[in-house]
Amino acid sequence: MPYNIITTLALSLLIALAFFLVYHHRNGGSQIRLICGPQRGSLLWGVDLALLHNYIADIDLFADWSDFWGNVYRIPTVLGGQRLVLLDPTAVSHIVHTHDRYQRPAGIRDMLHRLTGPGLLWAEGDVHRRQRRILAPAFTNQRLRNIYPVLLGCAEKVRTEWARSEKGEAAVDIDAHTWMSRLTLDSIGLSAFQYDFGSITGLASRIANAVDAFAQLDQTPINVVAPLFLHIFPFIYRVPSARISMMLELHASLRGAGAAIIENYKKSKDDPAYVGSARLITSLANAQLEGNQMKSLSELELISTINTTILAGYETTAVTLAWALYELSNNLACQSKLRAEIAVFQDDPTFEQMQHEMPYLEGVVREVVRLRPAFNDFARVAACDDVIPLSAPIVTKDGRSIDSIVIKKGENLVIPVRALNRRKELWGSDASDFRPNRWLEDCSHTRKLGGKLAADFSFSDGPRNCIGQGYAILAMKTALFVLLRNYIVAPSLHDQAVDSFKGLLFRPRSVGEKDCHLYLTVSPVSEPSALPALL
Ligand code: HEM
Repeated sequence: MPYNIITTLALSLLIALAFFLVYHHRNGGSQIRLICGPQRGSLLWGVDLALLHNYIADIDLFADWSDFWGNVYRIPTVLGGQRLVLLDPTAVSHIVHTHDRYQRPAGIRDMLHRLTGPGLLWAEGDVHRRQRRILAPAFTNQRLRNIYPVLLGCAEKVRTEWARSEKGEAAVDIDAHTWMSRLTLDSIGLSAFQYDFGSITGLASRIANAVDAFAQLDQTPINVVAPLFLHIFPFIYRVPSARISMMLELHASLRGAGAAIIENYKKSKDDPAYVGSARLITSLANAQLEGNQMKSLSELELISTINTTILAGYETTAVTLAWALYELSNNLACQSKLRAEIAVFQDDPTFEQMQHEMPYLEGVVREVVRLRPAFNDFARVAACDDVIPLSAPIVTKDGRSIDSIVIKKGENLVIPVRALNRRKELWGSDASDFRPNRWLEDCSHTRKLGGKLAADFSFSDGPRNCIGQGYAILAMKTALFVLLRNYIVAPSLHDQAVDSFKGLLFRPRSVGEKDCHLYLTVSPVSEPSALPALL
């Protein structure tokens, strides 16, 4: 018996010592521990368990905490760790513009490498700069002009399919998320790679299924809790689990698509009907043949770049478009105003008209991007010691006023994008409302406080911002133009509530459905009387 007591005591001491060492190693000498913030409820979980609910329900703890603690605060995390949360515009700008000093945490990079290979999302330093230089020409205004007819064509195909599914009914329920996913996948396939995934017309897509699987992941304790430990144990996604199987399947589906795209390119490039020269795939294939090392891509990088473009562009744009339809379905006045602007054009607008002559459409898209960012927050880890400047001084726990924060290599930071995009001091008391008109008003107040950063942070900023943002905005405007010109969108005939649900990203979901769908009702513009009384 005494033996058991001694063993138990020794084990307890060892565990306590391990906690102490981990805690000391992770926090010793750090200035972050002097920054005020919410209390550590539990040594094991910090506030991370509470943050999980942030991810499941439509609440924003980062915003609530910032109401209390201000634009800079510290949160306690799992196993005695801590993270600095930054909403201060100068600090956020410093992080994203000196991106070599602040990188994605090792666990996230490892996960990205497993999903896409050594592509742009994963790369850092010189490798990132080289890959970005090669990719950038594919996203210029001239390239967008070239691919605009492809985007129009894809949106028209969706309209045709909706018309087919009406079968004489005045109004039908559609799964808006699935349609926006199909539209986005085919648009990226055709416009970037001149490759038709055929998903609008009903071809099953392995990529779409693999992405959807994340929204159907059983919320078992291991699936829910594992991501919390990613910052400490980067290898956690290598432990066999349902989530890792999904990642492997997503990776396999991306690789399969990449191989088919390359095969298609090799087969068709000499065909006069193949206009691939204006497409991303040709720039990439040329870079692979490039003799100059600074401009060349290896074969593995070529396929990783294709994978990265699909992964980064597909679900982000599809989810944002689904949110746009959801917001418009609940805001008939906005929808009518948008339709009035669209109705000015008897024919399809030219590229210039689409880009410059529909300010309200632009406002609708920008407002959805602001209110429903595809990424709720960005995690970063300091790659070296640094000093982060602040736009306004803060008071530390020991009563000192500081206007910059000393950061040690390895310390963790988080930029809560959703909270940043909804700051009342920037956007006014209606910051959480969907109000596209704000983009047409004088923004000098917003600009003075946060500049472009505050307006567009959903795409991040600096040398690592979203390279596809011009494409994404154009694709979304084109889709909404075509669909809203022809259809009125309203809440589901079955009156289902909608919440925000985390799959790979946050999606709008009709509550009560087993899988993650967003049901909305569409009726042809000539049949408005068929809509529910609400309208
Ligand atoms: C609404 C749609 C989109 C949103 C909200 C979005 C958002 C973002 C954000 C926030 C980043 C930076 C992530 C970070 O620093 O951790 C990013 C990076 C990136 N995005 Fe997008 N994105 C969208 C659409 C697209 C599209 C359509 C493409 C391509 C066709 C694309 C390609 C990329 C790439 C390649 C990167 C990596 C850039 C780099 O690391 O240098 N994105 N995106």
